[in-house]
Amino acid sequence: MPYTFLYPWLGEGLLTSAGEKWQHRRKLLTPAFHFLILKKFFVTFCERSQELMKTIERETDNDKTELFPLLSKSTLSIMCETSMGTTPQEDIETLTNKYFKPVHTLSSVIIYRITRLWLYTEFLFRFSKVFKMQNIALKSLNNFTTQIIQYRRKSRNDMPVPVAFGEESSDVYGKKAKLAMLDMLLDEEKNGRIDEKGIREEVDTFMFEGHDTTATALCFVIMSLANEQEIQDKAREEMLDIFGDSQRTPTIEDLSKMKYLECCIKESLRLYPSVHFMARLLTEDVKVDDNIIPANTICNFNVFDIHRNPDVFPDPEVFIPERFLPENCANRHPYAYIPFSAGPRNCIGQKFAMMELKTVISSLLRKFHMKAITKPEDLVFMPDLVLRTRDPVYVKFCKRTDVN
Ligand code: HEM
Repeated sequence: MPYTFLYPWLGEGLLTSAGEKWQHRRKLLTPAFHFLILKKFFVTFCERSQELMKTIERETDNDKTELFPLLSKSTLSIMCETSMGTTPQEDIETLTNKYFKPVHTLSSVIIYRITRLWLYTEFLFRFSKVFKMQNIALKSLNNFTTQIIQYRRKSRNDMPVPVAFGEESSDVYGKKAKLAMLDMLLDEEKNGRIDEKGIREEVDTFMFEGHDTTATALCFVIMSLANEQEIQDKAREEMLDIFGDSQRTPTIEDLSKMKYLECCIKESLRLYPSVHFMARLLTEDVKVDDNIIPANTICNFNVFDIHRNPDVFPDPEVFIPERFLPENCANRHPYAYIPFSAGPRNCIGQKFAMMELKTVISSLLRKFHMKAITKPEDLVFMPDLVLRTRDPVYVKFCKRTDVN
């Protein structure tokens, strides 16, 4: 399975584990994504969004802005603050600066290995030049993870862990809801349900899965809106309906009113699924039409192509958010659109991600007009763990007051 190449980095965390181990971890971690916890995280989404808006405001003087570095910095700080409980911002800044380079190296090494059959054997891999690169990157990431965990252990000792929601929290997972996922894991360590190695696996898994996928999604939603002026105007109208010209901070209720924006995000994830391929090992024979695929076969799914099936999505290359209006997807096959996968191994963070995406994009629409620089036809996709382009993706941001 291609996932085994992730072991040196993510160990057997939620993404890479199987069987009983996966079941145990999923059960342990699911409460960390309860609505009441997400509600608490929403404050952070808003604060970090406002910070991003300030950075983008400075970008309005430039002819174009490269999206990904800006967005991934923001989504990584959101992960540190929400799931890992790291504060203040200076500490997050120091930590995150050490993260991007080794993660980039590790992703490249894994893709290099997946695409070279002779490197599938551990023996030959150990003699390859990329093995050394992998070890150097792993060492840096190990330090990063150690610091994240040590930071939280220390701050828990220095002051009691804040309880998220007072009275109402008690039914979240049978005891009081804690602020961060890492807190929950540290509590479970005391109960003997996870050890230090397990905690490290989940910190590595969530840091990676939680920031890179969301930054990629944000990047393509922004690029798509910049290229589709009428759609951008319609999404902006929706913001005016909700907020008028007030500058107030959004509420969770506001997010649930952003129906058209949700369609835009879904359509962007259709055309540009952050997780563009997945693999599954069949545990039993599977019948597809008249053919039997035997148990123990590895099946690779190309999500990018599944989402461009013209029988399901007519004019598949065209950005049409209305495809996701309830009346237009009522009869669609549940597995025809799988940006967050489906079934028991679906994305545990999908509600978290949707909230984060809506918070950031709605703030952008309220403050800025986005003009196209990179066009969909310019995109050349590269093999990587998440959807990547050969060249940077740019847009031009203009202050709303600059727009007639
Ligand atoms: C737009 C953003 C996101 C997209 C498109 C996305 C997509 C996916 C997909 C397709 C899978 C299945 C992968 C596979 O089986 O190979 C997955 C799994 C997972 N995702 Fe996400 N994800 C996103 C955001 C997040 C966030 C924000 C978090 C954490 C806060 C997260 C945590 C995870 C974890 C831990 C798994 C493994 C779940 C399991 O196997 O039980 N993801 N995600």
